[in-house]
Amino acid sequence: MGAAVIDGKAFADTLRGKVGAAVAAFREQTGRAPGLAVVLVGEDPASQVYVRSKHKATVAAGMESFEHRLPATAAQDALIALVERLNADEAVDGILVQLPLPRHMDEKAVIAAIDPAKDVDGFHVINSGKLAVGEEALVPCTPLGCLMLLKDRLGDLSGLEAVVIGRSNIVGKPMAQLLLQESCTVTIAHSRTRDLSSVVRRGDIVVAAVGRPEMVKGDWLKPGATVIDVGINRVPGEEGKSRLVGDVDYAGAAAVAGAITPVPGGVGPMTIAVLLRNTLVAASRRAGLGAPEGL
Ligand SMILES: Nc1nc(=O)c2c([nH]1)NC[C@@H]1CN(c3ccc(C(=O)N[C@@H](CCC(=O)O)C(=O)O)cc3)C=[N+]21
Ligand SMILES: [Mg+2]
Repeated sequence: MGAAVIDGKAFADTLRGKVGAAVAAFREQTGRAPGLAVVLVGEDPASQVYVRSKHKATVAAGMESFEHRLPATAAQDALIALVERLNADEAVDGILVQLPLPRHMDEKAVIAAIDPAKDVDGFHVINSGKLAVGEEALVPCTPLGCLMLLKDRLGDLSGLEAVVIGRSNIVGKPMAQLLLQESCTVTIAHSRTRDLSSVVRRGDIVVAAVGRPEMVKGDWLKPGATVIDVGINRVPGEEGKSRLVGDVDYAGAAAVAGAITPVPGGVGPMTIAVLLRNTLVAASRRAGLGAPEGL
């Protein structure tokens, strides 16, 4: 086990502290708290846990948290009407509609209804377009959190080979855009990639976001590579309990990599910390204060 462990939990705690201080300054300047609205449709137990931890983190950072719940049977029009009310609500700076949505809803149509200035997930096409052309955007939380960990670990990323495994709009594609902006040579690999292990072995940086438990093996890696594991897979553990594993075979990878994020305690906590950061950024821009410094 030669690899350094990248402590995402500790980094996220520090970031949350910085956001909290910036929130206090925002409140001084504007006389109000930044507000985050989270919308949960249905009763998926995992989603309920995430929404609860987002609520707690939002309040702990000194922001206002507005929770809205709709039944799984709600009509898409009712959800879009709620989003439009939140768009018009001056107390709401950020809107997050928890995904996945029930099957009868069109996620694209719902995301398109969110005011891009309040789109703290960075999922609206206006924000993905701005990211792609290098304009100031709200950037998806998970890939931005991964980039923060990489820059903290490696400093300047310029010229490094980065392999992103996974091409989702939520992680893989925005991750590739961010790494390209840092002047990495970026490869996006996915389920149809031929000879995936040889592609992965090019990576000085490997970001795994495939959603397949422990798929990336240690002997796929270039020795010394920095490995960011975005996967959060619940698999059967001992005594009928479940345990969380990433998309990377941790023990195998840790023997070869230079540094690696654990699961849990790696990327997951960063996602929530960056959500708070994005909410503060959205609030500052909406209040005409410009971007907060050092975040
Ligand atoms: N519109 C939307 N935005 C999201 O950002 C979004 C979403 N929908 N749907 C679900 C996924 C998942 N997600 C996580 C956030 C934090 C952890 C996290 O904090 N994980 C901890 C603990 C996990 C545990 O113990 O269950 C860890 O990895 O250490 C994980 C996953 C945000 N998501
Ligand atoms: Mg994929």
